[in-house]
Amino acid sequence: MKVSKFGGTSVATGNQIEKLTKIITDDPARRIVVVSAPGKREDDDVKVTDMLIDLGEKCLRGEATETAIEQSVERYRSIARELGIEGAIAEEIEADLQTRVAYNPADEGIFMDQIKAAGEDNNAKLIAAHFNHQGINARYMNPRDAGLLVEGEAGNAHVMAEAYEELEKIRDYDEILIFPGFFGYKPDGQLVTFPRGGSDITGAIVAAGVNAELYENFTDVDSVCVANPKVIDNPEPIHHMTYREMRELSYAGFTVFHDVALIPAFRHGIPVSVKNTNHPEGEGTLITAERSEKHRKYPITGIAADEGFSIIYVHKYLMNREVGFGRRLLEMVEDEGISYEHLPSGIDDSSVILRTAELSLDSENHLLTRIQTELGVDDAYIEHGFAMIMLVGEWMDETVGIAARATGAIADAGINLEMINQGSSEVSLAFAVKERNCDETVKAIYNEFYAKQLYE
Ligand SMILES: Nc1ncnc2c1ncn2[C@@H]1O[C@H](COP(=O)(O)OP(=O)(O)O)[C@@H](O)[C@H]1O
Ligand SMILES: N[C@@H](CC(=O)OP(=O)(O)O)C(=O)O
Repeated sequence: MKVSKFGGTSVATGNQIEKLTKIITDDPARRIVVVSAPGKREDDDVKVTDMLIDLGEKCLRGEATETAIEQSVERYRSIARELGIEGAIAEEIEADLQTRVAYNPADEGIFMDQIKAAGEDNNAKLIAAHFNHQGINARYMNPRDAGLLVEGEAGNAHVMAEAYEELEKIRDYDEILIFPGFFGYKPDGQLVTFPRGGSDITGAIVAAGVNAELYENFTDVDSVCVANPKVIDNPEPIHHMTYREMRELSYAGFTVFHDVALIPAFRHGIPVSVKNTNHPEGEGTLITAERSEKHRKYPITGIAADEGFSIIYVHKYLMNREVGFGRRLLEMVEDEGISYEHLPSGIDDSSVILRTAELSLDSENHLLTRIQTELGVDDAYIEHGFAMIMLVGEWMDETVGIAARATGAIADAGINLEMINQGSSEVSLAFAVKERNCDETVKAIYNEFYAKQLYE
């Protein structure tokens, strides 16, 4: 049995859903289809999830919602029209949105999750209706009925261990199941969504629960590439990689697959395949636990980049001799409810690298004041506007000179390096540069390792 997840671009139009239908019916092992909400049809289009967030925010501000509801319903109506199933489906979706808008929980996050989940939920119903219209034995599967149990706060659901046992039962359906991605239910029946991009997570959880032979992730690129195709023209494809490589790369900026989605796949040993809905016969990318000698061509597997980082610089003479300094510094970061990304340090200096979105003006001021007064430092300040570039590869630790080649390439491009951090696992090497230099740094490193010279 295979679980096949289709991302937003793969379900954005009737034409895309017809491609999905053919992919599913071409292989009888494809029994469970996890779907996202309709995504972008072209670059400047708006995803249904973003329309729904706008709708939810309007409700919370007490503004009129008719236009926003109609805008979302119209997206589904045009898809249904293309599929020749216009009938009642648009009215049902409109009624569903009206019910969600009228929901009035005490918590705004819970309200927003109800609204956001409508994107995937209604799309799954629409696609199930299309399958039935085509004479395919299929049904919509509600995550509550399937037992997709989660915990955690609004917008940040975590799967519960019990969910896997519950989900095993959905193996037994005769019909192909159309399962909405992006949300689950707490044991008390409360709906909670995963973080943005979380339909990948649903797919991986369902694949693990039913012990699928393969979790297929259909998207709009032929494979995961060495670097973001929006930055590098025609980057090399990666045909095979390990869970560890993919997790590091997706966490560091490869948006093609959600980093959290790797965890259920890895723990349950489910191979993951990334494929293109528009070109399903292509080789794609296979992700498994073992590194593959056959695919060993370059010393690094991928180069990811992400913007939006801040650095807290702390300087104190004889810091290295002060027992507990690092712990106390990190405790202050923890007290603000912030998780940090990197912690490079020298004898008299420490830097804490974190995502700027984790900071508020208040927490930033509070943190700096505490560092200055309670740690008695000589200097402490925060700078914003950094990008992190991450080189990842299982073979890196066996290859001499990776850091030297990468820093050389960055220097030759005239880019100032703000920080280097060799991951303790030795499968990753991180660099911080100013955001304005992000793309140029990726290009310089890509050219050094991919355009210039093969590994062997
Ligand atoms: N290294 C990479 N390889 C392939 N695609 C990447 C990479 N980094 C970023 N992307 C982007 O990820 C996009 C696919 O992810 P996403 O938009 O979340 O798809 P979906 O809507 O199918 O879930 C691609 O269109 C591409 O722009
Ligand atoms: N629709 C949700 C969840 C998701 O995974 O979407 P996509 O498959 O389009 O990345 C979002 O936009 O966040």
